[in-house]
Amino acid sequence: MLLSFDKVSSYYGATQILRNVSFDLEQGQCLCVLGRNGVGKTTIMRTIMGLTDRTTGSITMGDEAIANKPPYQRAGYGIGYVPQGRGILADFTVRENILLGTFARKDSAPEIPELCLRIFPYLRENLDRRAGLLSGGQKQQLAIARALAVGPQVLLLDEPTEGIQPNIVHEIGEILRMLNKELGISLILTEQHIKVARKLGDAFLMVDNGRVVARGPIDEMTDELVERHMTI
Ligand SMILES: Nc1ncnc2c1ncn2[C@@H]1O[C@H](COP(=O)(O)OP(=O)(O)OP(=O)(O)O)[C@@H](O)[C@H]1O
Repeated sequence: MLLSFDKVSSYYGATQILRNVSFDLEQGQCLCVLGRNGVGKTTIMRTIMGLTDRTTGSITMGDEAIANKPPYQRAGYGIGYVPQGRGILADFTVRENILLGTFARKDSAPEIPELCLRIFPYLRENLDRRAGLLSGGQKQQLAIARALAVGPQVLLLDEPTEGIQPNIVHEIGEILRMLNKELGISLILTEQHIKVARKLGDAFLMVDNGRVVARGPIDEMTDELVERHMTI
């Protein structure tokens, strides 16, 4: 197993957000985390990275228990994070934003990995451009490139298609599929577009009110489940 949660609870201050969440991510798998707004999907991602105030339960990456590791060490275990809203530094160049990802590497190679530029030709051609000038879709490419610069075994992507033009949603989906199916990088994806989830996902985790309410292979995610836990 690549990444596992065993009875994980997570808190902001005294407020409990995640309640006894357990799941396993297999090597090479794409796991889609689904649910309505505010149920705790982002908190699952932030808990993996150590960005909530307190967690209980166990989180393992490979053979390592990481629940007590500080956030800055977790990327070093092979976890790349594309946060909701992307977290691009607008006043930094494309090159500088990608290089930020390399700082988390255990080998701390201060070079942009070839892969990041190969899959995003626009970034290769605009390395010295100020990141704030990029479009939404280009910023999302940059956020994915920065996460890939970590050299991850697993990529966490929080709503990667949010706020992106419909024609680019497909493009981002194709890139994620390539990273997953061709390069074997495991993915944990939160997604509002159920179509994207069905296309990319191998397995799903349905979250409601901080708990896992359904799980299974993606083809067991019925319309009835989606209706019950995702429509308002
Ligand atoms: N920093 C914080 N401090 C306190 N409460 C928070 C914090 N961040 C989120 N919450 C609360 O935690 C709950 C879960 O939020 P979370 O962002 O994980 O949900 P989500 O499923 O990702 O929703 P969305 O799709 O809207 O991002 C919400 O009730 C939210 O108000």
